[in-house]
Amino acid sequence: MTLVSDRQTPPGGPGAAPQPAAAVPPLGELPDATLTPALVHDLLLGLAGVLPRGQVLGAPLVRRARRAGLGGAGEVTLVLPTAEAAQRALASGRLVLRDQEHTPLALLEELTGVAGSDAAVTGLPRRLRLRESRAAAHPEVDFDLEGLHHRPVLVMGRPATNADLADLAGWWTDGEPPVVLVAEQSDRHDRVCTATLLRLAEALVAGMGGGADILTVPLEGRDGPSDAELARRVAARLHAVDVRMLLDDAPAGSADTWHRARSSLLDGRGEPHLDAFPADTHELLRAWRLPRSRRGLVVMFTGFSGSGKSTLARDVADWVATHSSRTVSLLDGDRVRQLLSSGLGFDEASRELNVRRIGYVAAEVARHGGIAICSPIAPAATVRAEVRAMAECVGDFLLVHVSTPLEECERRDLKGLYAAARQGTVPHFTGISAPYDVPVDADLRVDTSRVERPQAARMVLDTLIDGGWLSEERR
Ligand SMILES: Nc1ncnc2c1ncn2[C@@H]1O[C@H](COP(=O)(O)OS(=O)(=O)O)[C@@H](OP(=O)(O)O)[C@H]1O
Ligand SMILES: Nc1ncnc2c1ncn2[C@@H]1O[C@H](COP(=O)(O)OP(=O)(O)O)[C@@H](O)[C@H]1O
Repeated sequence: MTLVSDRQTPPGGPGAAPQPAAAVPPLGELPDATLTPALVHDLLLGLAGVLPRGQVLGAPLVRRARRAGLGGAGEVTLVLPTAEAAQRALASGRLVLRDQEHTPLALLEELTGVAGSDAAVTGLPRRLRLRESRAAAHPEVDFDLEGLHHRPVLVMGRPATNADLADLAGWWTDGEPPVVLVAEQSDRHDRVCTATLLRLAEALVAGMGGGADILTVPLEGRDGPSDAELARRVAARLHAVDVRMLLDDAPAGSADTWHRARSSLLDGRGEPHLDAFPADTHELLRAWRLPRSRRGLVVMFTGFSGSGKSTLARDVADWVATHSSRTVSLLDGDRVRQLLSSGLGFDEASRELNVRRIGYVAAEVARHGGIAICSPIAPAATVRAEVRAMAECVGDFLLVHVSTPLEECERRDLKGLYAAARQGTVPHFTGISAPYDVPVDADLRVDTSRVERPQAARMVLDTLIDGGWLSEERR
């Protein structure tokens, strides 16, 4: 990969003449840190001069680092996962900051440790740029405000209503063409995805006669300044001659109109309320959240070993495959453990990874409009919530708690594992020697010690039919 770099703060201070960029050492040989999407946003905004230069990435350290006078003169302070990671970085003097897809974003140089913390380092950031633009896949990597100054700016964090367009009509016509800043959306199910927002921005610009530059800005997914405040800072950085914002909460009237439309789209039953939106955007908005009958769905059965998860999952998947036109993928527990998660054990970290992997694959199925059915024990509420969030970004999620009591599961003891767990020969056994968080967010509970197998499957299918994910015709 060919890289060029530019130093953000000239050596000798902000006023000094810029020095030629030093050669970038082979990045693969340097220690690195992977930033969460929120920290990537912070870093890029900092490098673009939108956030104050002194940046402290990693919330727990912010106050202590500020008190210690860190975070000035263009430094970036970062908390690493372990003290060993910090030691490695300090020994090398450099640290590559990467996004979650491993793309190098910046190099921290002249590293020093942070007093009072054995895991934090501070250094001067040097932005790394991919020579070949990957803008389509990684718009945020190319976030750059060069050449866009002294223009009107429109910030777009939600779809424009007809009223918004009427307000913008006069504003658009004279002088320099505007810069449209599309807010890069974090993974929240009620936020329109960035790809859709970009297409909405293109439609809006085309409707106004074209000519505007469209740029994504990483506003979201961070603590601290609100979207509006960050957008104002970006606009100030651009010396914008005028700023208009279409945000989730502004202007109030149109924002309310959007909230109503969004609720109807998310609900997915009946016609969405799109009358107040330009006709040429209806299709895009409908595609953002398809009606439930065509929308992807992840059904997760959770419960103790032997509670009946796999049996129910199979029964439901068979019925859907034979009685409806929807595609269904059963992520069978044994197959998952043999293939997707082969080699993983039953300690807490392995289970988390196992359930996360299942959730990821299931969400991919849902992204493409399918129904994914999975049945891991999934003992941790936090990880189940992660899977819910992943699924709800692209479709819907239904959690079925197979709430068969532990005593009944142990009585069934299909594989002899409970007996072995009681004897201590199988460690970390859920319900015996490992925890299970009883779901408080279950969409349905089925206790198979009280409900016969056909009725148990029926309860789930009725939920799918009543919820609109399956058509009723063939009940
Ligand atoms: N220590 C321990 N605890 C719980 N379960 C154990 C353990 N060791 C092996 N098994 C067998 O593995 C099955 C559970 O795997 P999962 O992938 O569903 O578990 S988890 O979601 O990762 O917690 C589970 O199968 P099911 O009975 O189908 O649930 C068990 O048979
Ligand atoms: N109403 C019911 N629904 C599902 N399984 C039931 C029911 N009643 C008894 N069982 C039995 O309980 C066992 C559950 O096993 P399984 O589905 O593999 O559970 P899990 O996947 O939760 O470990 C099976 O032997 C199944 O026949």
